Formats: sequence, structure tokens, C-alpha cells
Amino acid sequence: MKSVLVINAGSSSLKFALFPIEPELARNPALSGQIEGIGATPQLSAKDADGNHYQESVLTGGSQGEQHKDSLNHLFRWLSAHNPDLDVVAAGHRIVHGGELHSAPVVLNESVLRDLEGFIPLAPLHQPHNLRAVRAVAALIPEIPQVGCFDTAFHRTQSPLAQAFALPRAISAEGVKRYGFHGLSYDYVARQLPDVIGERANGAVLIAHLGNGASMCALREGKSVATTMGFTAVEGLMMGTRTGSLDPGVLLYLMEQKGMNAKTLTNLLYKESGLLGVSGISQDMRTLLASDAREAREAVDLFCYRIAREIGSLAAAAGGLDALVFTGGIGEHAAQVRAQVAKLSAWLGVAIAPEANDAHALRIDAPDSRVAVAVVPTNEEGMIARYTLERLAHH
Ligand SMILES: Nc1ncnc2c1ncn2[C@@H]1O[C@H](COP(=O)(O)OP(=O)(O)O)[C@@H](O)[C@H]1O
Ligand SMILES: CC(=O)OP(=O)(O)O
Ligand SMILES: [Mg+2]
Repeated sequence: MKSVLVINAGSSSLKFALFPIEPELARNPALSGQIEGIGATPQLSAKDADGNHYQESVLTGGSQGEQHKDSLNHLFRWLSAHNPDLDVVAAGHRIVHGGELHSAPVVLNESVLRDLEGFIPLAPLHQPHNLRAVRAVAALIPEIPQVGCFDTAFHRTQSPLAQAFALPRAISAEGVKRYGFHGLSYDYVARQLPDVIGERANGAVLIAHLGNGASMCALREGKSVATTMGFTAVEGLMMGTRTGSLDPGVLLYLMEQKGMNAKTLTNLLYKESGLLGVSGISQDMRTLLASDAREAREAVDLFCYRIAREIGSLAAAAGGLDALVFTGGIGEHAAQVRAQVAKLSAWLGVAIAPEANDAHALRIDAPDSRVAVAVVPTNEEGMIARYTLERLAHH
């Protein structure tokens, strides 16, 4: 079975999906899953197209780096054991940061990889793991082509104004600008929208990608015009463990008065804040919604408030608001978060139908809502498979 292997490698997880490509690229993967807990006790879980579920431990030891390598080895052994006639003809990777140059997927070779390693400091939670997976696949199956698909590429349609910081020109000229992320998700969702909201898909649309990382994108005619994430994936919305936008003066205060250095601040901004930091309980929205603790409530309230504030800002960037679309783990499943955000956005003409919202229906706007409101499940892996084949067809 000729297939494309899609890999989305995170700091402690390795998500994968296998898409058959004959007679044409399959809509759904034949097999998908993840190895979670890399760095501690990695576990593989997967499901196939027939609905069978698999779960097993990954035997590994050593450093986090070695565990990543062992996990990928394990995955390949497991894949060939489950599909004896498996024929992986290409690998497509999610690569979070593509910098200024990459506005489209790229065939990965040594010089491209070295170039992309330069962005590791800009996406410390993602980029090193993304690239490590590319090298590991190259070592295991050197004969297959690999394609990198960037989270930043979708936003390269934005005006220079939307990408600029108010910094001295010399610093901006070095590439210190707003890149934006979650582009694979926005691209996938934007392509579904005409079927869901009709011609409003060409108007002023806001997509809220609310997962572990969270951002929002304003689109016009299906193209990105503004987004909440900036130079790095820490700007904008409050996230699972990331602060989102923060007065830069807080960083200066922590450095000068508390003696924090770059490493401590990186941990604080990326790993100890957000839902986890504010609640002191968990980064997991499910846990917080199920909790009676006041701190859990406050974390969810701040999460929703920040989204509503950014909706106002992005509506200004888009010049209006015709549709609001939720996606990502939280956006797709947390009816309470959608309801809270909608309530705070009533002034913009947003009103949702509670029954449709509770049922996670595709359209959740109330009959009298001026704004179309939709829930569209994202599919970053499917988007990567498609990009990979398209890129290789023109190689
Ligand atoms: N049924 C649910 N109700 C509320 N939140 C959910 C539900 N399912 C998943 N989530 C939340 O979605 C988030 C993870 O989103 P996801 O898009 O899967 O993350 P990632 O960025 O790792 O791909 C977590 O906060 C999780 O709690
Ligand atoms: C860019 C980013 O934040 O990605 P994720 O949501 O996977 O953490
Ligand atoms: Mg995600």
C-alpha cells in the first residue's frame, strides 16, 4: 500500500498518520496515533480506519533526545509489523517556523535543514523536535523524499503593516517581525468554509484555533490578513502553559528585580504560565471545566476574556466580522468556552444557539445572529499529506 507518512513532532509527543495515496490521496488516514510521554514513559496509541485501537509501551531510556530517536524507531517497527505491505513513498512534516522565505512547503535537504535550524531559538518548544524527526526519518529510510510544511507560511499574504513591530528599522530589517503560526490549521479550515458558511467565507472571517497552543487569524477572501501570534508562538492568546501577550515591562522587572535570566524566563513564559499557571491545577481544559475550584474558574474566565479582546482587535484588522469559527481541541469540544466567548462578543452581533452549541454542530449561530458561527474540526495532518504530494508532483 503506497502511503505518505505525516509526522508532527512536539517536545514530548510524536503524532503520526499514514495516508494511502492510490488511486488518490485518501481523505482519512489508514492509521494514525501518537507516542506520548517522550522523556518520561513513552506510550504508543493508535487507531486504524476500521476503528481498532492499539496501545503499547515504548521501551526506551536515556536522554530526551535518545528517547525521541528510540520512539521513532519503535514507530517504524510497529508500522511495518501492522502493515506488512507498507510502502512509505514520502514523509511530510509539520515544521513550525519557516521564517521570511518559506511561503510554501519545501523539499527538505541538508542545506534547507541547516537554514531551518537557525529558527530553533524562535520556537524552542517545537522547532528542535520537528527537525530531529526529519533527521531520524532520513537515517531510517534515506531513499524517500521529505517535505516540510510550515505553520508560518499561510500568513505570508499579510501586509507589511500587519507583520511589523514598532521597533527601530535596523532590528526589523533583521527579520524581527510578526510571523504567525497554526497556518496549516487555518489553511485547512479556510478550505472547508465555503461548504459551511457559503459566500461569507469570502468576507471578514475570524478563526480561533484553540488547542494546547492557541491563536486566532483574521481572513479576507480566505487569506490571512492578521493573526495573534507574532515573532514566536508565545504572543497573543493565553494558552495551556504559555502566557500569551504580556507587558514587556514585566520581563524587565523580573530580570532587574528578581534576577531572572533568559532560561528562567523562557520556562516561565512557555511552560509555567497560561491555564496551568493561573489555575495552579492543570493545563488541561477538561480538568479545569470539571473542577469546582475558584482558581480553575478564574483561569477559564481569563482564557475566554483574552479571546474576546482579541476578537475585537482582529475584527478591526479585518474591517468587520461576517463569521467566527472555532477549531482545535478546545474550540471543537468545549461548548462552555464557545458560549462564554460568544457572550462577550454579543456587541459585534454574535449570538449562538445553545442546543446546537452543546451538540457541537457545524453551525451554532442563533437565527438572529448577525455573524455566522461555526465549529470546524481541524486536520493538520491531512493538510500536510496533501501539501507533500503537491510539492513532490512539481519536484
Ligand atoms: N471534550 C473536551 N472538552 C474540553 N476540552 C477539551 C476536550 N477535548 C480536548 N480538550 C482540550 O483541548 C486541548 C488540546 O487541544 P489539541 O488541539 O488536541 O492540542 P495540541 O495543540 O496538542 O494538538 C486541551 O486543553 C484539552 O483539554
Ligand atoms: C505553534 C503552536 O503553538 O503549536 P501547538 O499548538 O502545536 O503548540
Ligand atoms: Mg496543536
